[in-house]
Formats: sequence, structure tokens, C-alpha cells
Amino acid sequence: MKCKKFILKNHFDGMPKKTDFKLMEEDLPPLKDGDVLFEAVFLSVDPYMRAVSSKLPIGITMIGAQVARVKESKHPDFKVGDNVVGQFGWRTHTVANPDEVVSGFGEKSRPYILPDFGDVPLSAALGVLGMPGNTAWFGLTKICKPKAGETLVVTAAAGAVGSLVGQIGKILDLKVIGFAGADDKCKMLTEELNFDYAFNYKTRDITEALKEAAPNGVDCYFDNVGGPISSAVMNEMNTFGRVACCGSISAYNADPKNPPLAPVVQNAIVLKQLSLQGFLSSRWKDCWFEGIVQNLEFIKQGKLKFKESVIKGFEKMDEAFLSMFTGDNTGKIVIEV
Ligand SMILES: NC(=O)C1=CN([C@@H]2O[C@H](COP(=O)(O)OP(=O)(O)OC[C@H]3O[C@@H](n4cnc5c(N)ncnc54)[C@H](OP(=O)(O)O)[C@@H]3O)[C@@H](O)[C@H]2O)C=CC1
Ligand SMILES: CCCCCC(=O)/C=C/[C@@H]1[C@@H](C/C=C\CCCC(=O)O)[C@@H](O)C[C@H]1O
Repeated sequence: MKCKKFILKNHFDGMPKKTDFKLMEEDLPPLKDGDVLFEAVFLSVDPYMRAVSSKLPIGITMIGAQVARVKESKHPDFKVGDNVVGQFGWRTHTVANPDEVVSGFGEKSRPYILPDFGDVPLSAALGVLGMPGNTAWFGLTKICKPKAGETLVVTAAAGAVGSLVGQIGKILDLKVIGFAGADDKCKMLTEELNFDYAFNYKTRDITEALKEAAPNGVDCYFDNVGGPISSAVMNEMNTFGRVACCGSISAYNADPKNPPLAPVVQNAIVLKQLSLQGFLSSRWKDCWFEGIVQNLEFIKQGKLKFKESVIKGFEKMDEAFLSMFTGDNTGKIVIEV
């Protein structure tokens, strides 16, 4: 049996291009004792792949998670028909011993069998009921530690993580201000997702927008973008404000030898006694299902909506990946095989 896979053909130089990837076929090995044949159903593209793959050798299978179905099994814990989330990379089929799977960044990562999501589609296991959902839930509650009545700012607010952070902020009784890169995204945030304010960072001055929406200052900042936008937000923060440093997508395509310079924020950090803390969602791997159960509960209660940009066809993995950097997605991008 053959599988299709995408390999990294060139290291990215600036914005990733279709020509940086190659779609190939590979013969799958027969199953040994302990092995399972997984078939991809939905695949994920995520911003970290841009940053991480620059440190990996050319020719590797592109890294990442997928929802896959067990087609054959010689492992006692995995049955035919089980749906799992596994770090198998950009490939349609995988033969692997689940106890030996290693993620693209070298961590042991046993595929986990998905619980019943009820009416929620399986693709959510890559978004609201998976890594981005847990990034939002744990990152906001454990790093920003918000208190009811406080003001939260979130950037990349219409994306997979940001759209959930803002809604969870509202559930926790915060005033929520989002920044996103298009007017229709901002409209969606306030009209559908309950944000109090949303501004287009491409057309609005950040400081001016915050003076209008947060005249009493910002207490929590969930930072998905880094760079000058984040410097401007930090300058509007209150004493003892908390910043959850989640990602810095504004610089992922930058030349590492000539990185972009953002305005200095040390004055704000010192004078306002801010706490900035970086985190990876994997910090909460030991209580991973608590986040999933919590977000599923919010969905069932009608308090949390999730947006997906579903792209059909494994062959479009590369295009789906590129679209994150042009802001073409709303919510979580998933590829349906
Ligand atoms: N720490 C962790 O464990 C995790 C961190 N992350 C980080 O969270 C961030 C968001 O990820 P995710 O929700 O998956 O992705 P998104 O779904 O938010 O997609 C990326 C979005 O980023 C915005 N964007 C792209 N380029 C820029 C830029 N130059 N400046 C500002 N915004 C830009 C675009 O939206 P727009 O139209 O608004 O510009 C785009 O849609 C990333 O930085 C990612 O690395 C994600 C998961 C886990
Ligand atoms: C390298 C840029 C990462 C930016 C933040 C982000 O998107 C994180 C996502 C994590 C991802 C792990 C990503 C990188 C780990 C690199 C480890 C290393 O180099 O030692 C994965 O854990 C899912 C998200 O939590």
C-alpha cells in the first residue's frame, strides 16, 4: 500500500511558497507486532510549523498533527475504527507503533484516542477540542490569571487560538478587545463571538484604539503576534498587568539575520510591574483532557462557538499552510482528506 506525503523541499526564505514543498508517494511497510495502520481524516496546519521546520533537515516529512482512523491494528490498545490525534506529519497513511511515535520537534507523543464529541465534528480535535483550544483555555486562565471585570486584549483574534481566548474571556466576565487583520473578521468578532471591541490592526492605530476601548487600561494581554503591535499594547497596560506570550507570528517569516525591531517596552514592564510569561500548551499535557472537557462543556452550554476554515483535499496542505500567513483563515484551518 502507498501513502501520499509532503516533504520539505527547501528551507523557507521569507514567506513560504508552494515550491518549498514536494508531494510524494511512499510504500508503507507491513505491520509488525505492536504496529497500527492509521488513515488521516483531517490534518492540521499551524504557525509553529514555519518556525520549527527551519531547524529541521531538508527532505523531512512536514511535521504536524492529524485526526486519523485506525484501519488495521496489531496493538492491544488500538481498535479498528478508533479515531485518534497523532503527530504523524503531513501524510495520508502511517504505519507506526503508537508507543514509539515522536513529534516533529522530537518529543515522545503517543497518539490519543478521541472521546465521543457528540454533535461536534471530529475536526474540532485539531481546534477547539485540541491543541489550540487548550492553548486558549490554559494560557488565559493559568498565565493571564484574569479576574472578573478586568480588560483583556488578544491579537490574531479571529484565528484558531485568538477567537477562543476572547470568548473564554467573555465567559470569565472580562472586557474583551480583539485585533485582527480585516474588517469582516472584526465584524464577526463583535457580532458573532461576543467581543466588546475589535479593531483592524492594518487600518487602526493600536494606541488610539486602546485609548478608546480601554480608557482605564489593559490588565491581561494574550499575545499571539509579537512585534510593534505588542509593544503598543504593553504600553497601555495597568500596574501588575499580565502578558501571556503565546506566539509571535508577525516575525515568523522574517530574516533571522535581520530580525524586525519593535519599540522598546522595558519602561512599561518596569514602571507598570508587568509579568510576561511564555508558554507552550504542552506544559499542560498531564491535564490535557481537562481542557478538552471544559471547552466541550462551554460549546454544549452555547457559550463557545468555533470557526473552522475547512480545505478539502490532501493535495492542498501546502496552500492551506500558506494561507495562515496571508490571514486568509478565520478560526482553525483544517484539511479534510
Ligand atoms: N504557545 C503555544 O503553545 C501555541 C502558540 N500558538 C501561537 O499562537 C498564534 C496564533 O496561532 P493560531 O491561532 O494557530 O493561528 P491563526 O489561526 O491565528 O492564524 C494565523 C493568523 O495570524 C495572523 N497574522 C499573520 N501574519 C500576521 C502578522 N504579520 N501580524 C499580525 N497577525 C498576523 C493572521 O490573521 P489576521 O488576518 O488577523 O492578520 C492569520 O490568520 C501563533 O503565533 C502561534 O504560533 C499557537 C498554538 C500553540
Ligand atoms: C518555534 C515557534 C513556536 C511558536 C509558538 C507556537 O506556536 C507553539 C506551538 C506549540 C508546538 C511546539 C512548537 C515548538 C516547540 C519547539 C521545541 C523545541 O524547539 O525545543 C506544539 O507543542 C503545539 C504547541 O503547543
